[in-house]
Amino acid sequence: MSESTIVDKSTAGRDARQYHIGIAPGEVGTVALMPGDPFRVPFVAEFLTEVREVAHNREHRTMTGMYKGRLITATSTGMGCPSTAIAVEELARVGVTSFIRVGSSAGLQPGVAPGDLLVSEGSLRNDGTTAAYVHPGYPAVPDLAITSELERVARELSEVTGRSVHAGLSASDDAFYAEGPEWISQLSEMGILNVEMEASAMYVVARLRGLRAGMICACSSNLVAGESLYDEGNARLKDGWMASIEVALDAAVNLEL
Ligand SMILES: O=P(O)(O)O[C@H]1O[C@H](CO)[C@@H](O)[C@H]1O
Ligand SMILES: O=c1cc[nH]c(=O)[nH]1
Repeated sequence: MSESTIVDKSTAGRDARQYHIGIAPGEVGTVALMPGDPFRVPFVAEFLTEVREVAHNREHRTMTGMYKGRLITATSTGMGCPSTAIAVEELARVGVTSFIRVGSSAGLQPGVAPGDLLVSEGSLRNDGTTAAYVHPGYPAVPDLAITSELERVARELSEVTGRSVHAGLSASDDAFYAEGPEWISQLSEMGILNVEMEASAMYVVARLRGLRAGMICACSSNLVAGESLYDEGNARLKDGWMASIEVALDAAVNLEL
């Protein structure tokens, strides 16, 4: 095989409509809010004006609209690091430079209650995707300015709403149903605040590509206290998601992302 026939994915298709997210350069803004679930992209749109659905291919649904004078994009990552890395790589190729994950995540410390807001200051890389990108010791850290602003805005809002806010380290797992009691208690003993499945890929890919990322989640359950909102349907969780989206939007506008 001649070397010249081997595709270089780092450059191939860079300026075209992107294969997975279905977006072409110029169709989105510079900041993307990223829920996991495509059905939560319209929750972001509830805060926006001039809403447009740009694309919906596989798990990646994208809408744009205006918030306080700024063009905002919302794209779903799907579940897990593989599809998150793809979404970040492809959104970067069409012009996005900042990414804020607005997801749900399980609490791992006492006193973290379902519905609380969780701001991530870094994530433990228990995933296979980032291992394919970079040395295992490379840290998965969000952009510090985005992180501080998410926490500041969340705490400001909590003075009005009473919703509790926690900031700390998160963990990103690959396998939801392999999160056994032993692993959960190990994470908790390490002082990890919460666990989810996408942040490590978002942070690592963003750092490697010179982009910025952050995460604010709504707590969906507490795995050490045995509390969960899963059985109650999505009503109370939706309140938390909406609060996290509002914080992310204001942080994006304040930082002019
Ligand atoms: O609610 P989202 O943002 O999808 O996040 C969490 O929910 C899914 C697991 O139920 C994983 O994607 C996890 O990270
Ligand atoms: O990884 C995750 C994310 C949310 N909830 C869990 O129990 N685990």
